[in-house]
Amino acid sequence: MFIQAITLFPEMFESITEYGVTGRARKQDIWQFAAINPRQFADNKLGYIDDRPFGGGVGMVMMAEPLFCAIQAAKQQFSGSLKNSRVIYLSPQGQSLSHKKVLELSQLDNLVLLCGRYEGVDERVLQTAVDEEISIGDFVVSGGELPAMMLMDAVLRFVPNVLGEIASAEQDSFADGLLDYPHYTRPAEFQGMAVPDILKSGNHALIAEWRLEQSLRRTLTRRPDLLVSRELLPQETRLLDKIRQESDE
Ligand SMILES: Nc1nonc1C(=O)NC1CCNCC1
Repeated sequence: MFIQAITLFPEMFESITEYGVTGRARKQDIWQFAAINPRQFADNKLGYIDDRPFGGGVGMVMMAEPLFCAIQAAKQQFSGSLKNSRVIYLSPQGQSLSHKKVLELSQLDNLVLLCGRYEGVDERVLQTAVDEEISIGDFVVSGGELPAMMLMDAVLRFVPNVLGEIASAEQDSFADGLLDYPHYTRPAEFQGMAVPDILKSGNHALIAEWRLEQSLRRTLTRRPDLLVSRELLPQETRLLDKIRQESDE
């Protein structure tokens, strides 16, 4: 997968291109990255890429031309199938990023991430050069770079060989529509708190059932909305009934 970020701050992306599992996978050429700074396409000597908003109001707006040229430049770098590509603008006005969308994006050959700053970007860029807008949450941050990196990290976990053992991505919470179960490691006792005995039993079937029950319990308690549209397996229905009976007692 070839990911390109259109950003005024290319260096920010070193946190995902140079470190952790994503950095290692990039260095192994399992995925590729390039940053394009729209300032290089500014048509003025001072490199202005923002201007005051028509209609007045606070702040500045990123101008259409430099961003449009940067997106065109990114498209000229595409590898693989041009059809299997997407230009995404990170913004609170976008569709909320979900596990389903992450899986969809992980199948692409080319991904261009437009990172806005200031109050936003000229709407005509979105109308002519952006395929979709995606939000990482109902809040506002200073720039689109951190949202872009969150999207990249989530997507790259499902690109083959990035994690080294794709199974851990498929076992992530949300991969099966439930919140994650509790995790423990050594020591067996910490500040008087012991690790649940079942996890030391070596009985993998019972451990799997305990973990599923914990995931269901956490999901029911913290995010019951996730259970509304989720098809339940017979074992999950049985465990949920058990959990609900316990809370009714
Ligand atoms: N939430 C968000 N999900 O994606 N991007 C988000 C965001 O807050 N972007 C900022 C909006 C104001 N201008 C600077 C960028």
